[in-house]
Amino acid sequence: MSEANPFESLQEQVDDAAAYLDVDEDVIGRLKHPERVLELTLSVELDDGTLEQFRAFRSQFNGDRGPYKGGIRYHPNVTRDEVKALSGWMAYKCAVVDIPYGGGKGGIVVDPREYSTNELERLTRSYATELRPFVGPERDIPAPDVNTGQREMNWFKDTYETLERTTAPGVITGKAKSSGGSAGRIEATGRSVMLAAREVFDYLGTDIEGATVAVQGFGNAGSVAATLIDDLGASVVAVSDSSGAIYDPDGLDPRAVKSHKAETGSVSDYGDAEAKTNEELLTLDVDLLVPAALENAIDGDLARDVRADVIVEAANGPLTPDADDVLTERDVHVVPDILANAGGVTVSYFEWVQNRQRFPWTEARVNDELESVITSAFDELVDAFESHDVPNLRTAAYVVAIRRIVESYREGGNWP
Ligand SMILES: NC(=O)C1=CN([C@@H]2O[C@H](COP(=O)(O)OP(=O)(O)OC[C@H]3O[C@@H](n4cnc5c(N)ncnc54)[C@H](OP(=O)(O)O)[C@@H]3O)[C@@H](O)[C@H]2O)C=CC1
Ligand SMILES: O=C(O)CCC(=O)C(=O)O
Repeated sequence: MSEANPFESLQEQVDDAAAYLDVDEDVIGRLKHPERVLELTLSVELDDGTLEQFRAFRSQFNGDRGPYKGGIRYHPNVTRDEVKALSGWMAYKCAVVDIPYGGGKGGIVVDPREYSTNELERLTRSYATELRPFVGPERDIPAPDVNTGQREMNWFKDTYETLERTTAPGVITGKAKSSGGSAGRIEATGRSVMLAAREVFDYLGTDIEGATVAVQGFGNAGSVAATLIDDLGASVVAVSDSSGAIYDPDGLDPRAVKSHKAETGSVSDYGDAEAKTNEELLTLDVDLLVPAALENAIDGDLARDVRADVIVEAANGPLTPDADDVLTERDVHVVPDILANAGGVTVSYFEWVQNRQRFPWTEARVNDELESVITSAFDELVDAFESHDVPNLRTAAYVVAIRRIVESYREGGNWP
């Protein structure tokens, strides 16, 4: 795994696209830095009565198109720069799928496996309490990311509503349905990865049915993507988690692997599958590779050994800019994170709309609307790719997104 700084990677991606746009350098400069970053020290009582301090962040990158929007990550490697990068990717992601949000992201430096449920609840409530003045359904709307899910979202909402003495389900998305969550939100990120894979194979004139697939990371994004891509008739030959990878050239059953992970805690030792390292998974000779874990999974060196023809990014920032250069040169098609995994935030938007209307949608409606957002965004991406003579789909995505953000900024009268 590369040590590339994700925030510098984001800035490079913006610069790459800016070269194809007629936008002032000053304005581009504004789109390379967060508007504000809140840094917190949370003091939380542990079960043994002692107090522990946790570093936490919330970065609000850009609010030109609407409230800041983006997940909350619990991970020991969370850094200020990582959160800044993730918040920027959110701003560009919301713009590329054209939903009325800016970008934000939060994180707490914690390994949740080392804490009890009660300790994690106190930590989440402490974070929500500190963030209360800066969030809200019209201001900044958090959501799940790595190691957070419905449980943490429900705690966050409850804390906010208690302190505000109101009901405000739209303060956070990714909640359980009984707390105002949306049908289809858990599957939404993996579903958009599947849709992006289907669209890019179609664009390239290749059949996804029968294609071989490797998926790195088997959490929310990766496990759902693997299952839905398998449902298209592709063969998922390898998956992995932090314990390592498993490989079966005849194809794995993603649903059965999920049950095995739920029972044992990891994908390892599943049936007769062969054990491999994560690096070996990333260089398997497959038709489609789906990185669905963390940033910097593939750097320039590893990119030279990648044998997949197509990469669809479920994770945020899994390829370094060096990797992008190598893969572009080698004609490997990459559908970028800011489009491929945008299903999560898109269905979060649907959840927020349902919360405002106090009117829940059916799962069929959620999935239909999501499909229409992702396929339209993919078509616009291809259009930008072909008409701007840009080197790859990532740069095309930033061209579309930057154009939209700059337009809102200009229409607000902020810039001639
Ligand atoms: N959840 C969402 O709605 C969205 C998530 N994303 C992005 O998708 C990615 C994954 O998030 P999500 O699925 O939610 O997170 P989860 O916490 O549900 O899952 C993360 C997965 O990655 C695995 N993992 C961690 N480190 C490694 C590693 N070094 N090698 C291989 N696997 C590893 C974890 O393993 P283990 O199970 O062993 O811990 C786990 O299976 C992130 O980049 C996130 O930002 C993007 C859009 C929306
Ligand atoms: O659902 C959301 O609002 C954001 C999900 C997220 O954090 C992401 O897309 O990276």
